[in-house]
Amino acid sequence: MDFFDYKNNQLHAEDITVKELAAQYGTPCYIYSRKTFERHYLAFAQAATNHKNLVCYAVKANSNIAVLNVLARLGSGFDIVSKGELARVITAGGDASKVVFSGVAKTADEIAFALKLGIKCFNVESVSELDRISHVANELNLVAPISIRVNPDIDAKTHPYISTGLKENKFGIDILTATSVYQYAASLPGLKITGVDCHIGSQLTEIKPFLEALDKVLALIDDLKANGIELSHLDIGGGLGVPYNGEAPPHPSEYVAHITDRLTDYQHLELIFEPGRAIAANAGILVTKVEFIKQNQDKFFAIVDAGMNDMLRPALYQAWQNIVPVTPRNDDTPTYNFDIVGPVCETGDFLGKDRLLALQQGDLLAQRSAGAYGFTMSSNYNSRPRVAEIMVDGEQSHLIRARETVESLWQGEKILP
Ligand SMILES: Cc1ncc(COP(=O)(O)O)c(C=O)c1O
Ligand SMILES: N[C@@H](CCCC[NH3+])C(=O)O
Repeated sequence: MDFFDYKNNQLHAEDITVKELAAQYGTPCYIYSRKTFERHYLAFAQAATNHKNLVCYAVKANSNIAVLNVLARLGSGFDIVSKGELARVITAGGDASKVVFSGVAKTADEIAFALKLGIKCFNVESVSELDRISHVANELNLVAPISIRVNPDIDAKTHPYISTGLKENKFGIDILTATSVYQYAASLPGLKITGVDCHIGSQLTEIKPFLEALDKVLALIDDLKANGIELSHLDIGGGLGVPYNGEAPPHPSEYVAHITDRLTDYQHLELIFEPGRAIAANAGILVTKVEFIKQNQDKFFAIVDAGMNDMLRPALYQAWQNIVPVTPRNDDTPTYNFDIVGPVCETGDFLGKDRLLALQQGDLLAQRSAGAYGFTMSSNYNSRPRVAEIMVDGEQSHLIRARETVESLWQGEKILP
């Protein structure tokens, strides 16, 4: 069941037409479906029936407080990468004891904040970070639960900018040196070794790289055990892809089954997942209005009111996301091959290229699969206020983040005396 679908020639978000939502809230706007978030979260949470596990939703994918709250109410844990994300989780009613803290550059202030809140684990990405966490924990007279994020040097076969498990990527600690790093961690005061972590990249559409990485991590776990270091959890990261353009990634239940199948000899290890995109992407759309139609010789442009500052993925990763009319035309409007471009002064400012559509000025378009890494990567470039976010819940809609005002853009700036 898709909660963004056509009924009577109108694109719906759950039980409301997107046209009505656009009229009420204006464009551009992000529209999310609560039911879709819940269904996607449960697809992970209910998958591993025979293995103790925890789903830690990756907050970076979509960090709106209402989204985090919907997931927290279902019992979700959270994967965070900054003090800001952790503060959001707490504000949204999330449970600190189900939070794992990833990221290569945690500051002393961020570590102290997380330690005082009692998070589940720090996923440590360097030896210097171990020293820093140990130091902060000692100063606070607290014990920091840690796992080492290992870099297994596995090709995730994804866009190079979102591959994280190769030795040339900045993430994690070389798995070949991991045992000695664990031994070093065991020698430091204020640390409690609890797990191991591995996240090799995002938008993976095949199971194979996940399993190759898992095999290397399991070999490390065996080696650690032989050296007297026992772990209590295994964090396999996130990264499961979504079908943006005909890709066929495994369903979360299939993905989880492949992993748990390998863990029959490791029943004592709690399994942690950190999915972001697979939960959020198809729970959201970006709605935009055609401001102008323009033709340069044989090239057609639909200039829309959403730009790369609102949705960066096409510009940054040459990402393809489907763009559909909110109310498909059934009149005699001709169909052309349009580039759907935004208002920003950059040639890379496009939502999609070469889209066969019948369009007129004023028409509404929806970019699909926009619930992950859409609003969270938006910016104020060109002094454009960030757009509204709306959550649909059955027949009801809620403004969960108001559109920014132009005046809010220079808050904190000061003219010299
Ligand atoms: C450490 C970590 N965990 C989880 C995720 C979530 O990834 P995805 O949205 O692909 O599931 C990311 C992003 O790639 C990440 O860096
Ligand atoms: N921002 C990326 C995903 C990055 C994942 C974070 N490690 C995207 O939009 O596809």
